[in-house]
Amino acid sequence: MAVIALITVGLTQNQPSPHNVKYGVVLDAGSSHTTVYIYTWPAEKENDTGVVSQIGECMVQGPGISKFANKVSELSNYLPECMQKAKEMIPVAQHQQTPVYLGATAGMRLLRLENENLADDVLEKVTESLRSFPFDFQGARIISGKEEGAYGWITINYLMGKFTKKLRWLFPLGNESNSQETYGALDLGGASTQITFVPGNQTIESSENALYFRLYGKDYNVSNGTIYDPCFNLGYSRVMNISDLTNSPCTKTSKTTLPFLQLKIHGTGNYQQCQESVFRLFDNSDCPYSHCAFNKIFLPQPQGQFGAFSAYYYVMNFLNLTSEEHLSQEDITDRMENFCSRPWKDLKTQFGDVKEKYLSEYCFSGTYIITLLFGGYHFTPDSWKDIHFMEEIRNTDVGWTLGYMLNLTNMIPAEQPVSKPLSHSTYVSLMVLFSLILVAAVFIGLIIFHKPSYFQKDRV
Ligand SMILES: O=c1[nH]cnc2c1ncn2[C@@H]1O[C@H](COP(=O)(O)OP(=O)(O)O)[C@@H](O)[C@H]1O
Ligand SMILES: [Ca+2]
Repeated sequence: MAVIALITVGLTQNQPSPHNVKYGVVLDAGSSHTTVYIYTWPAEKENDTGVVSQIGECMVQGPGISKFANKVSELSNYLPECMQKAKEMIPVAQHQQTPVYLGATAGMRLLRLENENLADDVLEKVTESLRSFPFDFQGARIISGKEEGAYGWITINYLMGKFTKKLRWLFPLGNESNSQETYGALDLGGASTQITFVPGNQTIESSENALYFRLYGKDYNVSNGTIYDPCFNLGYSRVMNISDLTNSPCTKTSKTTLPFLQLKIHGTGNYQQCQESVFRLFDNSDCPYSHCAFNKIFLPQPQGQFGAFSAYYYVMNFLNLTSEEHLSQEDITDRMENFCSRPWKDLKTQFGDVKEKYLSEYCFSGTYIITLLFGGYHFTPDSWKDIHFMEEIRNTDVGWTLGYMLNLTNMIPAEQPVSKPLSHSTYVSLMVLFSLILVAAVFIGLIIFHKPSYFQKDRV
């Protein structure tokens, strides 16, 4: 009876009650669009790692919120459709306890640089809209590039279980295995990029680690308002407003006064030339530290494994460059040369269902990513294999939003919580094993006491 009782206690202890579930909503207000993420986790296990998962995602129709700067009243119709979806996914009884956060990234950072009042108006309007839902709204703010990088890093390592403590007492001689080392995070958005990793033993020579890049080069090879661009496929052409180029704070210093308002771009589809001009965007001269990324920004030599997500994933996945098998630099160059040189007409025929804006920019975006990784962050053909392009882990999107929520809900404690040294299944197995040993011991004991002569018969 005692044995049965032991096993029953083992099996029933620690089972999360299926009803006690919490929810959280985070809105990622990016430069090109806004996405609403809905997360859930069992309340009892709040401080465990890897228990939060994504149950829903909703892409808001329309551009990023910064594009509403001059028509903020239109923002009142912007979020309701996706927030309604969140309302339907979360049980009514939980609405009031469900925190909602909105974080805006590079698009809003740029708008704030240009015009702080307009940025405030936009945030005020989305705040007003989010307050009208029955959730526990926690605020809408612009997050810094540093935070964006840090929360992406938290998300990826949380989802990969990198924060879980290994059972060291079971394997006291084993070294901290490689699998416990954290992954670096590579995020690429529409208007900013972040790289975040633990730099090993190298000293931090600069506390500044947010990275911004310029989207456009300084000088344009312009004549008669027509530009020949090697980063677009042959046969592709597009008309672009000069103001779109010069109105961004990123290009303020290079304001050129051109005698026309529009540019006509013609693709020439040449990967090598495209790569050379993109490479010129990264200033690798005069690093004041022992190692730099580009533009004199301190960056230790990348080390360890990296997860690359967001636009890194979308672009490299489209270009078939995400495979885990080792691709040599020649393979990558061959594929890019091949893709960029394909006539636009062929691409349109083959990928008719792909959004034209994305399809037309894949040659440029792929070239940009490869040049940023090799020429900007100084990955090598050898360390390329350490970059893993990923969209999601265990059905949860990789991005800064989960890390943001974990941090703001204090779900990642600063100190390692006092945790049980054994997993539930190991605990139950050991209980069963020791119970059987106990039964065997009692059984043998009984035999010895009842028939001692049996064991003594060989003695003289
Ligand atoms: O399917 C796709 N193919 C290619 N690029 C994509 C796809 N979906 C999104 N993107 C790009 O990913 C980027 C996402 O940026 P986001 O809107 O998060 O901006 P931010 O992080 O700079 O604020 C944008 O450049 C967008 O164009
Ligand atoms: Ca983003």
